[in-house]
Amino acid sequence: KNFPPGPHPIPLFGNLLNLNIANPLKDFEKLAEHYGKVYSLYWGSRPAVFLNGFEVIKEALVTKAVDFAGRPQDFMVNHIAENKGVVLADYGPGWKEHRRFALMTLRNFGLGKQSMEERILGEISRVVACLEKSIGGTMNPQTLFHNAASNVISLVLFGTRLDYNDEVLTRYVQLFTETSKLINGPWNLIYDTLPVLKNFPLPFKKAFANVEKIKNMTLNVINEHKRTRVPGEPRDFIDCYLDELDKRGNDGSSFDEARLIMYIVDLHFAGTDTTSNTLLTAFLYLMNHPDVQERCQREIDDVLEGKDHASFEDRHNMPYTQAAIHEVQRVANTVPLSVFHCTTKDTQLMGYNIPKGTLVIPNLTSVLNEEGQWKFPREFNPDNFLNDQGQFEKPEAFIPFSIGPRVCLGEGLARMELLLVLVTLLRHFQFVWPEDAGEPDYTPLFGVTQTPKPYRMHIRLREPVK
Ligand code: HEM
Repeated sequence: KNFPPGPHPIPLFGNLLNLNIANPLKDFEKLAEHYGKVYSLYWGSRPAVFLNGFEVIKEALVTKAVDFAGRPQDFMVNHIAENKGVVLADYGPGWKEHRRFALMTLRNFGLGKQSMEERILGEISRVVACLEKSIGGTMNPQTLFHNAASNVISLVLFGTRLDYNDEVLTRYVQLFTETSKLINGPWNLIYDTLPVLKNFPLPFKKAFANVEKIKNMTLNVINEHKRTRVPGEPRDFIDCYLDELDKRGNDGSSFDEARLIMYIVDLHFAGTDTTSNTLLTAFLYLMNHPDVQERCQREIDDVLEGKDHASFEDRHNMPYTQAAIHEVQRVANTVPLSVFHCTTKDTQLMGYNIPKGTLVIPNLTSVLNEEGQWKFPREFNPDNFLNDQGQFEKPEAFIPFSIGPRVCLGEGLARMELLLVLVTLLRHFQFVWPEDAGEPDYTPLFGVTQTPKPYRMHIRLREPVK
């Protein structure tokens, strides 16, 4: 009763046949124009409530935070994650304890012997060395950015990075990319819509097999840590968790070794795919907006004059570059529908009743290009983040990491990575859209995380690395 309105579903398929499954974002926008900012849509046999626009999403995820902080539990991705990680774990003590632990440990490693910034800069120097080999030519940066992002989060989780030609790194990145495609593709929807098919040997089985492989690789690393660790002297995230297990013993908490594997897989995956796809979007836009690229480069040259490398603090003196990076994140819209939420109790939103256990989809896309929130909602323009005095200013509607208690827990790390990578690469190289590449296609490949269509970039040297 008084459930948000929406199109009429048909049995079994719900409203899925009304949508362009390859990229339903435009359909979602039209439905909001027709039914209003809170509407319902049947995702197979499940009613889902879509939240559109900043005001609605804030009301749900911030004002009524706990009511909307759950995660649905019977989708393909949940069967893969077995409720053991953190990203898809339902609201409750297990999620809370693991979220808190991850935030605290990420923060402490930022302050440890080698700071997070040093780790990221170390990785960037390898990226620079790799790009130098392509000076004068063109290259597709996809694998390089995935490798680099995987290494940054690996340094935190495992205490080590891998060479770009290392088989294990290649395997991780290949399994992540392939699994992400499977999760984003139609087989995922078929699995969720027709659960009777789940035991058939259909392509979605590959996603399960891949995650098993990633889990086994992660288990090897954990076992190696158990052999070589010195209790009380953690080298990385895994050691911190093992110390925590020693401390807690059998205290009935949610910490256990079986959970550690999926927890690490979750953080590794979440930290790799998102950051690298945002970087890919950045270069696609910067190559095709050379005025923006050059203005960033002039600012970066001024601020870094005489310095060996950039630091995260430098962002305060780089309003235009900061604005350009935020604008990249706004148009990249890397996680367009956030991660799906679920109500934890019967609740109300904008006058509608939403029962406990309802699937809730915060449409972040609807905020990142919402009329009235941005000076130029439909174009790539760093002025969206600059005030009249040319100072950097972040509108409230900038929510690519979502908001509320489930807000991305890697936001700090991601922001530091994006800034340091972009500033360093723009300082040393000029990126040019190849003459024979035709018109750029900005429409991303839709998915839980969106990625630009593959492209090549032409690289010229600006300033040799000292
Ligand atoms: C540009 C990069 C990134 C973007 C755009 C992004 C975006 C997001 C979004 C939209 C969510 C869903 C929040 C919600 O459910 O309301 C999320 C969750 C999450 N992200 Fe990120 N993320 C990025 C990078 C990272 C990194 C580097 C890590 C690694 C530590 C990470 C770890 C997580 C985790 C663990 C969650 C689940 C939080 C929870 O359920 O409590 N993310 N992220």
